[in-house]
Amino acid sequence: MTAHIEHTQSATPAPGPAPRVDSEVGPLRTVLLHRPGAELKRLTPRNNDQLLFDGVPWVDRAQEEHDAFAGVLRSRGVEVLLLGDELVRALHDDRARIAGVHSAVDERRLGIHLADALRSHLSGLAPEALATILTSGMTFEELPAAEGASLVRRMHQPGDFAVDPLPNLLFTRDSSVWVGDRVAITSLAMPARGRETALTDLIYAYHPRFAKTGRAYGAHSAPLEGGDVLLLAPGVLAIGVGERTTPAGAESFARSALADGLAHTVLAVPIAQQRATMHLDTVCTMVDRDAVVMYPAVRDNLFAYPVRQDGSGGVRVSGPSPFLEAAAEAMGIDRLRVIDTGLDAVTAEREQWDDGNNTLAVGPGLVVAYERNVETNARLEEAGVEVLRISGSELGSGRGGPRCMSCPIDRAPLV
Ligand SMILES: NC(=[NH2+])NCCC[C@H](N)C(=O)O
Repeated sequence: MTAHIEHTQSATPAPGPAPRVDSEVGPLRTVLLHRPGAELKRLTPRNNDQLLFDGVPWVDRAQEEHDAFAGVLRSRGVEVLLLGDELVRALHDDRARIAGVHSAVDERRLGIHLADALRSHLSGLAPEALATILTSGMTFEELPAAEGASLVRRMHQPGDFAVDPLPNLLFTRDSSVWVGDRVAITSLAMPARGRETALTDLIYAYHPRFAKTGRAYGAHSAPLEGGDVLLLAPGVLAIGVGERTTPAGAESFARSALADGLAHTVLAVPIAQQRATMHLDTVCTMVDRDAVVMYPAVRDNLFAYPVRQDGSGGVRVSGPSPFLEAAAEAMGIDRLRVIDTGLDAVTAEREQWDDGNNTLAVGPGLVVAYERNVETNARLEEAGVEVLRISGSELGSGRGGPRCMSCPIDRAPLV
């Protein structure tokens, strides 16, 4: 588990309005994406399951698809930040380089001797070269020529990883999440993704653009992933609890968001603990102020435990109640519309698997979606939602759609 970088908030307010995210659908102004790179080239049929990909993507095509995704967002006036570039920028700070090197070198794997040699090698690298290793890892074969003999090195296969690659960095949704004007560094559940948050942590700590950004959630270690966090309305959060976010993660996040005044209600929503529904956003995303697109198979059996402050410093848990009712009540609306995809069970299951329910709202009633989910997209359009289609034949092999691949940093308020 990575220790969070201690972050001291400056008393001086940032010039201009600070970025903030209060909803899922407020007009998107700034978003963090990650253009996939050499880390995807590390995937093989032997390691793809462990690295959470369902196949071996064609990397050049994945990059083209991602460039098109970023292009669609830019064409709608969204500022796109790329994690790789922002990482390099942050690594210009010596403290960021120390934190990055510390996170990448695993003494349990390398032993003290080789770990020391690798640390001193990485510490001497320029920000660009270090960023490449932090994201795409390093094999034993690629290690610099070490002083003296290393049994560890001799006994490993040349292609074994001395530093693991992070192919799931593509899914920026999961490794940090903004609530109001604060950012929470999450705690990722799967071993293949654990180190991603060391990178988001150092970006938000040392990138000059984020020097004034406060933190939410603090140094909690209970698993919480951004794909499980939905900002249903200002002050109303839903948190999926399933394969990734645990009950402890949901409770810690709820307590800290309520105590910090970032929310008045947090809905903890149990979801099936399986790969197809690894996050709440694989079955439900918001497409308008009062509307969601939802996998029909869960529509009537999702429920929620509403968590609120009890008025004396603690929290009160109520429910369980049907999710759609609990959400509407917390949001202060009569009902939360569900775009009825009206699909037969097999088509619905296929399109859910291909992230049909995982849309990214660019504004109310305007979403980015994978083009392959023909039926779901048609139903969204029939319901009056504008759909910006992108192709995801290669991107989708990591099992994530437009919402998973984006971390909103700034959205205009809903009026
Ligand atoms: N927010 C999301 N649904 N993210 C999808 C993440 C996919 C990634 N391969 C994983 O298994 O972790």
